[in-house]
Parts: sequence; C-alpha cells; structure tokens
Amino acid sequence: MEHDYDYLIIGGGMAGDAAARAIRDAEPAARIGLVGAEGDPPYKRPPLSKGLWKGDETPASIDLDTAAHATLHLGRRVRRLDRAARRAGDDRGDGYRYRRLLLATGATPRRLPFDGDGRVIHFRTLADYRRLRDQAVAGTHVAVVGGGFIGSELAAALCGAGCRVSLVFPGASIGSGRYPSALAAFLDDYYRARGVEVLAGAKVVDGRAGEAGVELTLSDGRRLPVDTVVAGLGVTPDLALAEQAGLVVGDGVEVDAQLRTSDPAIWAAGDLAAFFNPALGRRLRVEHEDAAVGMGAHAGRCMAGAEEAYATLPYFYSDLFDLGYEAVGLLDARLQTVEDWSEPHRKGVVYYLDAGRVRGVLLWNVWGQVDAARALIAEPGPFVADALRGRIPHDG
Ligand SMILES: NC(=O)c1ccc[n+]([C@@H]2O[C@H](COP(=O)([O-])OP(=O)(O)OC[C@H]3O[C@@H](n4cnc5c(N)ncnc54)[C@H](O)[C@@H]3O)[C@@H](O)[C@H]2O)c1
Repeated sequence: MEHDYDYLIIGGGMAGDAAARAIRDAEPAARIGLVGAEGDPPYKRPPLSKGLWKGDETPASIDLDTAAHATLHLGRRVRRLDRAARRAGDDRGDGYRYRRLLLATGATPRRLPFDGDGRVIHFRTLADYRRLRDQAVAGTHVAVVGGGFIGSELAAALCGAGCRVSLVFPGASIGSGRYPSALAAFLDDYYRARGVEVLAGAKVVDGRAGEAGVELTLSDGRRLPVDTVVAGLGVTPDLALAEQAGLVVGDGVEVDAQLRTSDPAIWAAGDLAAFFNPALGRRLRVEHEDAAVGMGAHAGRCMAGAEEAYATLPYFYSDLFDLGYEAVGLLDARLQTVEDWSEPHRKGVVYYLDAGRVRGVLLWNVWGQVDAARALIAEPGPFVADALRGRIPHDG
C-alpha cells in the first residue's frame, strides 16, 4: 500500500511523538504519518526503569497518545529511503511519500555475545519491561549486567520488587566514569547495604541456559548461576537508514542548528542526531529523555517553517533507591571535579571543569537549581575550582 504525507516521522519513540505534536500545533491540517518498529505506540521511556516498578506509573499511563496527532504505522521498519523520489519503504512492502521527513530511529542496545536460549533481556522497550516483570517475581535471582543508567536503576527497582540482585559490570564502581570516585564507591556500599551483590571489575563473557536458569561466566573466571539476566550495556545509534540514504553521518546523523540533516527535506532528532552545542563548543549526541523530547519538538517546529536554533544543554536525572539527582552538561569523571557536599554523598553539588570552564553540574539530592547550573555552564569563566563551592545553593 502507498501512503502520502506532508510530514513523515520515522521512529516511534519520544522524539517522534514530540515532533508530531509540534507539527500539529503549527499546522493543524497537516497530514502526519509515523512509522515505528515497536508494536506499542509511543510511550514515556524513563518509567521503564523507575516509576513502573514503584507503582507511580502503569503501562497505560505512560502512553503518549500520539495517535491524536499522527497516523501510526507500528511494528514496521523503514528499510529504504529514496531521497530523490521523497519516498520511504518499509519491511512489509508499504511505501510512504513525504514532503518533509524526520529521522528519529533512536538507538539499539549493545548485546552480550550469547542469548541464553532467549532468556537474556537487553533492556530498552516496553516489551522488554513486560518480559522482565513476568520473570522477576519476588525471590527470583536476577543478574543485572552493566553498571550505567539502566543497570543502576534496574538493580534498585528489582530490589524493591523483592528480587535477589547481582549487579555485574567491568568498571571500578557503579557509575564510575560519570561520578567522582568517592561518590561511586559510596554508591557501591549503598547498594550492598540494601542487599545487592555488587560484582565490580568483571565483564560477563559467556552464559549457558540450563533447566532452571542461566549460568554466567565472568571475565575473572567466576560462575554466577541466576534465574534471569537483564543487560544495559549501552546503545549504538541506529544509523543504517541515514547511511543507506547517503546523509552525512559521523558519530550520529549530523544536523545543523535547526536539526536539519545534509538533505534540506530531512531532519533528525533524539539519540541518533549529532548537533553542535555552542555552550560546550562541540558536537554532541545525547541519549536522554529531555533531549529526545526537546529535539523532537524543535525539529517539528522547524519542519513546519520555524528557524530557531537548538542550543539546549544536555539534562538528565536518575533515581537510585531513595537517592536522586539531576544533571546538566557533561558528566565525565575524567574532567576536573569540584565537590561541594553539605551532607557527604547525601546532598551536594559536583562541578565538572575543563580548562577553567564549567562543563557539567551534578545536583545530588539538590532540587530546583537546574537553571542555575545551565547559567553557570554558559558563563565563559575562567573559574578557579575553590571559588565554585557554594556557587549553587543546596536548598532551593
Ligand atoms: N536516567 C537516565 O537518563 C537514563 C536511564 C536509563 C537509560 N538511559 C539511557 O539509555 C541508554 C542505555 O543505558 P545503559 O545503562 O545501557 O548505558 P550506559 O552507557 O549508561 O552503561 C553501560 C554499562 O554497561 C557496562 N558494560 C559494557 N559491556 C559490558 C559487559 N560485557 N559486561 C558487563 N558490563 C558491561 C559498562 O561498563 C557500563 O557500566 C543510554 O543511552 C542511557 O543514557 C538513561
């Protein structure tokens, strides 16, 4: 079947949804189509590793109701893009003509080199959440592989669901690489005190399914028999379509300030788009909800004729048991860090500096200071490390 749209959105994540809304606002009569690979309509992704486990959200409450703004074509992957004909073709033989196109295909989880007879869940989607929820009943022993965002959030969530949790990752500590080392070490202790077996410094290299579950082999030779395995090993941007279509691609699909790709009829937003951030002075690809929603909406407005420049700094947040934080800019522990604790590792601010400029701010159980952090990163400096302490108050 052939479809004809003014605006075609490829990708059914939060960026795609936000773009559909923005286009609908700007052009109420527009014909908008959205093709998504998942069977579920677009939904809020953060609750998959947070609110759905605490009962703050349900699968129904995270639905974004995108169908109110666009015609949805779900469970389909666009495989071919013919830029000259302005036509996309999906894996079920349908074709979509467009006037303007948004690429919002996101990213794909990295995979372990085995699948334990289909028992390993590489966690990314609502379908993955449903599978894990079915398997991770109270008392189940779950191996959580990866100590980044998904690993740290899911380990806490699964503990809350009454599971026995072993958290395995190659780094020195949970979130090392992002947090200063003392904070990362504090987190290891925090997780251990709540019953999580923290297995730092080890990769998972093999896994064999048995009758009862999966036996993992770690890089240090240890064996870990568990009932279920869930992995968060990072993601790689989904660039195949952009590459096939001959768009300019580096670390991601390269876009200009209006989020337009090297083809003037095609925009890109979300995990796969590499944009230049003026405050940080570099091209970035950001894999967080705030960027997906903000860039999706921005691209939608620009597709409908706006000429605004996208200059938003990365923002993200996380919940780890009863700890929580917000962060702005670059959280890279290789930068110089300045720690300012009012209560060590419970409440404080960490500043990340590079050549006298603030590049990132971690607001650890400090709320209401995101705008102050953004303003600080926009200041040219130079900053002296000690002068930063107290710069952002700990109580809003
Ligand atoms: N709060 C948030 O903003 C949030 C929450 C969840 C997910 N996300 C996003 O989802 C994406 C995926 O998250 P993620 O946690 O998978 O990525 P991540 O990059 O945060 O963490 C990847 C982890 O996997 C580990 N790892 C890699 N290979 C391994 C192996 N063989 N064995 C054991 N560990 C291994 C790494 O050392 C690291 O600890 C990211 O883009 C992230 O930004 C964000």
